[in-house]
Order: sequence, then structure tokens, then C-alpha cells
Amino acid sequence: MLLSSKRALSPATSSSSKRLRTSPAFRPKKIASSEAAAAVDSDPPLSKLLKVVEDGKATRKSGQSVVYWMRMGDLRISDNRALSLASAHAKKSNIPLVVVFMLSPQDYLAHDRGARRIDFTLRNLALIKESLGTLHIPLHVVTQPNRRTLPQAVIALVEELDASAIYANIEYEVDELRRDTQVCKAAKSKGIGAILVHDKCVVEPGVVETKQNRAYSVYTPYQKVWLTKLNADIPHFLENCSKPHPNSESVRKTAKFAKLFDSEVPESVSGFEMDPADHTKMEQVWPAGETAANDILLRFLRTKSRSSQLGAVDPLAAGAEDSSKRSRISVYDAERDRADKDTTSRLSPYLAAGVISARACVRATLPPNTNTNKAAATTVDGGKTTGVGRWVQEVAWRDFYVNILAAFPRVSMGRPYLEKYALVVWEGPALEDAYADEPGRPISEAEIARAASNIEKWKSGHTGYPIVDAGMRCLNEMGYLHNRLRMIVAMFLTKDLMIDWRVGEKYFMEKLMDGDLASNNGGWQWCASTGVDPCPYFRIFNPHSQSTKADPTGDFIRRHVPELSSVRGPDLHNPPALVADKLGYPRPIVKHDEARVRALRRFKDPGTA
Ligand SMILES: Cc1cc2nc3c(=O)[nH]c(=O)nc-3n(C[C@H](O)[C@H](O)[C@H](O)COP(=O)(O)OP(=O)(O)OC[C@H]3O[C@@H](n4cnc5c(N)ncnc54)[C@H](O)[C@@H]3O)c2cc1C
Repeated sequence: MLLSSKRALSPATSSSSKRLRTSPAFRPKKIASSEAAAAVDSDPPLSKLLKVVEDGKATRKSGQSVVYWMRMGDLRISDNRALSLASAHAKKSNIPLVVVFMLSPQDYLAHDRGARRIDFTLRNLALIKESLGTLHIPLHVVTQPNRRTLPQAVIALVEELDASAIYANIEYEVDELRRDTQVCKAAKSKGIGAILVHDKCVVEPGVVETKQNRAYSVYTPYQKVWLTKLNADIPHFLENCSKPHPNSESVRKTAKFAKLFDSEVPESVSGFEMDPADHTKMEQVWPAGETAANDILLRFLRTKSRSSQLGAVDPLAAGAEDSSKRSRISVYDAERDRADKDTTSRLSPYLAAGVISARACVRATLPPNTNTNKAAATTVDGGKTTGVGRWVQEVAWRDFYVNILAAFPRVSMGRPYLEKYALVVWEGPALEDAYADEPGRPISEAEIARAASNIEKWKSGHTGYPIVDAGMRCLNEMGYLHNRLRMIVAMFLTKDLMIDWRVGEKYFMEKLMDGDLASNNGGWQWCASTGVDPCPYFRIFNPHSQSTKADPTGDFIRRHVPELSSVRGPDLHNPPALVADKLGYPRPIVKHDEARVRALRRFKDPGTA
């Protein structure tokens, strides 16, 4: 029997999203048609938002407060541009600043957020509420059940607080930009100021362009111009935005605002509850708060890597050894691809949630006591030959992918950047519940079952390829994976198993603590060869040789695949059948050499089975 690819595939789905998804009323579309994506690309929502923001500048009314709308990507008080501007406005007008946060479970479902990421948000919000409280600034957390009416709910709240203006940092995803455009228009029509500013990147989208004023789709020239622009105006790009001024203590006694101080940060969001054991582990591995983020950054700048930090352990555990010459950042150029030690910073969850700013990360690479808010500070090292330079280049990758999301919003609509690869024949349907604009190809039940089984083995780390399994089990255990291993497991899913990259992208979003649409989509489309500046489709990683490079000591595999903990030498990376059988480890679910030939055929001529 043949089925349309819209038919449910049903491999492991997180239980939280399963519950919400069963509601017939909420079925967000995941994959737009190529025409719809092209239309959005030709008139990007960011330009529309910026136009409305500009138009709105003149129409300020006086009010009794100023609102800063905090979002999931800017969970901090220090160096937060919108918060800083909102605070200055409130101080100048001698009125209180109010911080609001809207919890939107339907958005979390539509955007494949996992319980871990929602919980991290709540943990950070609880600390922020405490810190703001010492400044007599209320943090008001509201749960908005219907995402379609969120703009109206925000405006109603702003009116209730009699705010003269609402400030926020821009989110660059299509849904969020459209939502904010609605909010800005509504605010403007009521004479309320709506000020949305860039904050997420070091160099904001739109600044780095080709000579023809187009967005770069290749990283190397982008990074070159990125660095030149940054070094030409360090005080602007690396500005350390001032912390908010305290409100007058009397705000706690006013009828309008007093009750806001009683508003609680919920312990969980319905549909995204954590398993208690996982919750305890995540608290240990990813402690919330700006202090933790700064300490993790300092560790990266000052101390050596340790293999004891491989698993789900406290990132700030005792025993780190100081070294200026061998600190993780100093040797980052040589060691960053080693997954058998904590060679990288592990700051991504904090950057993705905005617990630390990208500006702060780059500022930290400058000589001590550099005052970046003064002109002619110094030069940012973004070169290939030093650890610092290489690390700054990674931060630039983050900016690059945000720039892509803003310039080519199609990537946020479930489309490949390179539309010609939309025809590539994947095994099974595009997603378990691919609510798509276009019908898929007919797929047999046998193929659906085979794909579902392979996806399940990939997700749980039972593919018979030790480095892939170690990577997937690490992701499941600690909500994080080293970049090289993300590449290896993503390449394996898309090229060896020929499973659609959108399946992997979704699973990463659900599991990763640093899940971020721009970087995640960029990474997946790179590995699937469908994206900007992608890995060429004929460069297919061999998981065995990648394994010996990424994990030469084998410590990473042994840590995450206990069945193989007794194996030494090359067998660890490619266990012979007899060794695997004896240890209860699966044999490879696919033969790499054969799979490679199939992938080359399907990519060379998209549409060929
Ligand atoms: C398939 C795939 C999916 C990915 N999904 C995400 C994601 O959802 N969220 C996410 O933040 N990163 C993602 N990345 C990028 C990268 O793997 C992580 O940012 C990195 O592993 C985080 O570890 P770190 O903080 O120790 O990085 P470091 O090596 O210390 O780098 C510093 C910072 O630079 C940024 N960065 C580093 N590498 C990249 C990169 N390749 N692309 C974009 N930014 C980068 C991150 O913000 C990171 O914290 C993905 C990569 C791939 C291949």
C-alpha cells in the first residue's frame, strides 16, 4: 500500500509535544511551498518590522510606565540593549520600568522547543526576578495559551500598565517578526512607542553585505567583512549597555504596580514538564544565571581542558588548572575538533538564551582593562592562526547564520536554501507530522516502517557506529553535543540513512539546551548539503575515520557507550562483528560504502531514487 508522506510516522516523539499535538485545534504548518518561501524571501519580514519601528518613532504619548518585553533569547540584566534603553527612558520620564515575559506554549510546540529549554528559561527568569526585585523593578510573567492572540494580549497589558513605550530586542524568526510587526502597528495606532533593537549578534543582520548590497551566502568573505566592520567601530559593536537604574521604592506601594511584584515565575509550563531526574541533572550541568555564564567563560579563557568534563557533570567543578599558554582558548585553533576533552567553551546554551551577550564574549578576548565604550580601543583578533582568533570566528558563524535567517527567511519555513535539493529522495516522509503545503511523493508502508526504525536507532544511539551512538547518547544525556560530533551524526542521518534533515533538525531542537533556529538550521543544512555555503554533497564523512580524528583517545566513546568500555585500539571505532556480538553492541544498521553510493546518486540527480 502506498501512503502520502503526510501520514504519521510515529517514532520517538517527546511526550510533552505529543500531548499538545493531539489537540486538533493546533496544527502548525512546518513546511511551506516553494512559492510561499520565495514570496517571503522577496520581501523579508525583518525589513517590514524595521519600517514599522521607524514609522512609530514619532508617536509617543506620556504614560505611567515603560515596558521592556523580555524574550527567550535575552535572559539577562547586564549588557542588554533594549532593557538598557527602556531603563534610560523610564529614568528620564521619572516613571517606573516594568519587565514582562510572555510564556507561549503553542509557540514552543510550533518551534520544537523541548522541556529542557523551557525549564532553563524558567530557571533563569526566577533569578532575574530576584535581581530585578533588588532594583524595585517588577518582572511580570504571563502565560498566553493562544499564540495568535499574543499581540493583542501584549498591547492590552501595555495599556493596562499605561505605558508610554514598549521596548524589546529583535527576534529574527519569521513568526516572531510577524508577531512583532503586529505589536508595533497596534502600539503605534494607540500612540504608544514601540522600540525594537538589534541585540542578538555582535554585528547585526544587514550590516555585512556584498558590494551589490546583498547578503553573503558564503561564510569566508562574510567573516572578512564582519571583522573589518567590527574593528572599524568597536565602541559601537562591542558597547557594554548599562545596567537598569533602580525604580523608586515607592513603586511597590502603588495600586497599579504593587501586584506585579507578587507575580510568580511558574515552576513549569503545561505540556513541557521535566522528568525530575533529568531536571536535577540539567540544573547541575547547565546552572542558570549570569554569574554561572561568566564563570564558564572565565574557565574557558584561563584553564586547561579536562577529559573528566566529558559527560553530564558540573561545568564549574573543582580541579580546573590555570594556564595562560595552555588554556582552552589559547589552544582552540589546534584542539577545537577534539571531542575527548572539554576543548570548547560550552557557552552555547547561555548565548542561545541570551544569559550572556555575544558582545561580552568578544570583549572578553580583548586585552585586560580595555574600555570598549571609548573610541580606538584595540583590535579584535578574528584570524585563523590563533586560538582567540579561531574562537571569535565561531562567534562570527553564529552571526552569519542569523544574517542568513534574516535575509533568506525561507530557511525558517522548512525549505532548503538550495531549492534544487527539495527534490532529493529521502527515506520515509519529511517529518512525522509534516503539515506541508505541498503533497509528498507516495511512500510504501514498508519504507515508512524501515525509516521509522532507523530514525529510532539513530535517536537512541544504536546504529552500530560507535562515534554516532556516543554522540546521540551524549545529546540525550546532557542536552549538548560537541560541534564535530553534531556534524558526524547529522551527516550520518542525512547521507548514510538518507533521512530528511528536517527530522534531525527537529530532534536536535527538542533535545538541545542551546537549540537555536538559525544555528541549528544552518548546521543541518550544511551537513545535508542543502544550505548556504554547504558541505558539497560528494564530501560524505566516513564515520570510522571521523571517529579516530574526533576521539583519538576513545575516551568519549567509552564514556557514552558503556558496552564498549573495555575495548581499546582501532576496534573501538569500528568493532568487528564478533566483538560487537560478544559485548551486546549492535552491528552497523547500514553499510557506509553502499549508502555513500546511494547518496551520491540521489544528490547528483535530485528526484532519482
Ligand atoms: C547539525 C548542527 C546543529 C547545530 N545546532 C546548533 C544550535 O541549535 N544552537 C547553537 O548554538 N549551535 C548549534 N550548532 C553549532 C555548534 O555546534 C554549537 O554552537 C557549538 O557546538 C556549541 O559549543 P560551544 O559553546 O562549546 O562552542 P565554541 O566552540 O566555544 O564556540 C563559541 C560560540 O560560537 C558559536 N558557534 C560555534 N560554532 C558554531 C557554528 N558552527 N554555527 C553557529 N554558531 C557557532 C556558538 O554560539 C558557541 O557557543 C549546530 C551545529 C551543527 C553541525
